[in-house]
Amino acid sequence: MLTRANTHAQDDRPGAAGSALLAADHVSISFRGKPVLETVSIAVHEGEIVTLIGPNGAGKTTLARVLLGLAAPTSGRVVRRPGLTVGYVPQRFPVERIMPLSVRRFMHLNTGVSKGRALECLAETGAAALADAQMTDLSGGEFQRVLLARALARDPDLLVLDEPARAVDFAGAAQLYALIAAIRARRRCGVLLISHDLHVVLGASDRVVCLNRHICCEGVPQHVAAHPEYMRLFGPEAAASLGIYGHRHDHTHSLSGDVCGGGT
Ligand SMILES: Nc1ncnc2c1ncn2[C@@H]1O[C@H](COP(=O)(O)OP(=O)(O)OP(=O)(O)O)[C@@H](O)[C@H]1O
Repeated sequence: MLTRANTHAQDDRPGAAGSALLAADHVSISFRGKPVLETVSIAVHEGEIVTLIGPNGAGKTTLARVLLGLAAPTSGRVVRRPGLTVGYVPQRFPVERIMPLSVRRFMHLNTGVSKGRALECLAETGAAALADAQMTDLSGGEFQRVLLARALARDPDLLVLDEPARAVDFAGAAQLYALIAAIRARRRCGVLLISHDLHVVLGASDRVVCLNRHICCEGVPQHVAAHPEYMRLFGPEAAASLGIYGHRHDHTHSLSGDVCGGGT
């Protein structure tokens, strides 16, 4: 059954904030008076891949930044497990084009990671052969694998990956998500993914949260893919490759996220 995520803080099921690595509890944030997130609750647990989807400007990156403590919510709170180590790969990672910077050096830059550990993590993401390449020469997919290796070098309990398959073709995206799933299986870390690659990513996720300023729907991928709000946001073809699941929802809203009436 689909649930509204803002019931999480009160319930005691596995999705609840209490047992989470990291959780937002009724978080809202506005920028210059414009609401970007409204009473959003979300939790990520050990060993699960949670994927955040939603249209451009829905507040996905903002939610990740609030969860990571990089932006302060206007109201609500963020709860993190004590001692939690997070590996974060932001959506944009500018590399200075003028200064030469090898992958090997990039792995050590501000991380304190040993040479051996850096190479191990590059090997884990299939990027060992790139150690001596220049960062500016990498393809989109290679760049993402190096960023992932750098995040893994912290030995994180939780990976937060903001559009890791950006600038990667369809086959490359599928490989990247398979790699993320393999890393999760091996390390048992939690993963919070932000993605627009609906077809590929839904299949690779344990739980999908559809955000459009507030949480529209969430659940296992097949449930979300058949949700009226999901179809409204992404079109029925986005759900076509996944199982169809019928249920009712308590409201509808415009593409800007405003609640505008009774549900289906
Ligand atoms: N620091 C900020 N100051 C002002 N507005 C901001 C700030 N950060 C984000 N916003 C605004 O908040 C809204 C949500 O942005 P956000 O980047 O979280 O969306 P998103 O869902 O990640 O979008 P996309 O899919 O395009 O990456 C946007 O309208 C954006 O302009």
